[in-house]
Parts: sequence; structure tokens; C-alpha cells
Amino acid sequence: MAQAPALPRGFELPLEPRLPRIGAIDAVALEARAGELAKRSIKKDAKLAALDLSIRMMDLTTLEGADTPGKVAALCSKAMRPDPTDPSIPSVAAVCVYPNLVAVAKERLAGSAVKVASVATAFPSGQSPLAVKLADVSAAVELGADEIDMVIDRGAFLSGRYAKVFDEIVEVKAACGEAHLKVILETGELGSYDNVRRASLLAMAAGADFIKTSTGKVAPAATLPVTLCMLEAIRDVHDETGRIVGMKPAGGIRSARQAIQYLCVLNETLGSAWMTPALFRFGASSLLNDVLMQIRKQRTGAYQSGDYFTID
Ligand SMILES: O=C[C@H](O)COP(=O)(O)O
Repeated sequence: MAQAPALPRGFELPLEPRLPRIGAIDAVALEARAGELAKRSIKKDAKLAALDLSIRMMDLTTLEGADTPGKVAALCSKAMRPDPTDPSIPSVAAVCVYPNLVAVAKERLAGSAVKVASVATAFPSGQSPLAVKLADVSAAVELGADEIDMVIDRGAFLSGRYAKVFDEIVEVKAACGEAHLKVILETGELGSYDNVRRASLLAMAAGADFIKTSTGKVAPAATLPVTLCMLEAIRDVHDETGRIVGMKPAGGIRSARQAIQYLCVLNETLGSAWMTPALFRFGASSLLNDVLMQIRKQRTGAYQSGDYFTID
């Protein structure tokens, strides 16, 4: 009997013995290093450049049960022209919505460079049969999603069924077709940095284009140490295999100050090659206005009220 064609597997499991040992994270050192990087201060010009980059790297997100086409249309306007009074402000990288709202986002963003990202695979729990998850992905792609943000099956991961997690990611990647795949680890449920590293390597091995911390529905969501841990996994995979994988911290990132801290950690860990929206995104529902306010402050020396800017 003819064999089914092999699915793409990124690079091979078991996570190469040449990769640094998985269970080797020194939590105290990791948190100390993240804390030290967070204290870096940067000069005014560099700060303005970082704020501009933070906008260009943003996946402007709404993931509420109460989302409507009207809310998503307003979000898309904001994504394309974050400050309608200031054409020098760039557009964000993408809007991130539920599958039901992909079509409206796609239509509103037509002709712009802003991508449409859709969550899928029974977001946020991932607790559905694989066939349902794949149908979710296919529907989002058919509706026009450029990017798919999937969740891993944390229940399977935490009970040691790594092959199930791996194979699901491989199948989701195949269902994505041309759409880019971001794999959400939901690090707040993984329990240890060793597990964060293990899940990061697993997701990259299975074909993730990006690895993402969180859904935004579970606390803690993105943190600097968790992000550093994932960036180090990306660095090690790149060193060992040459493969380039992107990173998306998401959930709880609400201030320009936090965004700059993340960029410092990124720059120190992966260098300037990763300082691009093609390889780093912020998943955030309410970060944009603070970044706009800080840009205004840096330029004029005065704060503009948050009310001045439209919804985000
Ligand atoms: O992927 C993005 C997150 O859902 C956004 O979380 P947030 O509402 O805490 O910014």
C-alpha cells in the first residue's frame, strides 16, 4: 500500500541531543537577567525609534465574546491610522480576532499592509477534537486570515503526551497553507521554565513560524523572564539548525515602558536581526494608546490625555 506523504516536521524530534539540555534552566539567574535588562535606560532618539517599532510590531487584538463587526471595523481603522491627526505614526502589523470576524477585518484592511491574524484550534482552551481544531483553522484561512494563532493542548503536554502536541502542531501547520503559524504555549499554565523551554522547542520542531506566550485569558500571561526563556530557545534552535523563528509575547502588556523593556530583552538575546515585525510581535488589546501618548510626550514634552486617542 502506498504510504501517505510525510507531513513537514520543521526539524526532527527527539529534540536533538546537540541542543542544550532541556531541563537546565536556572530560574533565579533567568529572572535576575530579565530584571537587569528591564532596568536599562535608553536615550530620547532611541526611545522614539523603539516606540515607533512597538507600533509596527503590534498585533492589535480583540478577543471578546462580545466582539461585533462594528468594533472590529473601528479596530481596523485604528490599526491602519493609529493617530489620524499624525500621518507619521505607522500602522500596526496585524489585527488579531476570532475566526467569525476575519472576513470583516479582511474587508476593512483591504489595500493596507496590515495583516489579519485569527486565533483558532478551539482557542483559548484547545480542548476539542483535532478534527474540530483543523476545521477551525481551515475556516479562518478560507475567510482570509494571513496568520493563525493556535493554542497547544496543555492537558496533553502536562501529562507527558508530547507526541500528541507535536503531531497536532504539524497538522495545523499543514492546514495553514500559506498562512503563518503562531503557536501559543499558554506559559501561565506550564508550571516551570523547563516546561516553557520544552514546549518552545517542541513547537519549533513541529514547524511554528512564531512561538507566543499566552492567550491573554490566563494569568500570569507574558512576563519578561518567560519571554527571555523563549527567546533563548529560539536562539539555541537558530544556532543549532539555522532555522529562524519569531516571538510574540502577549497578554498584560499595556504600557510603552513594558514594550521597551521587551525590546531590550529581544535585542540583547537575539540581536538586531530579530528587531523587525517579521520576527517579533506584541499581542495586545490596550497598549497602543499608551505608546501614542509616550510618542507625543517625547516629541512635545507634554502628555496628551488618553481620551484624545480613539479606542484600542
Ligand atoms: O494575543 C493577545 C492577547 O489576547 C491580548 O491580551 P491583553 O488583552 O491582555 O492585551
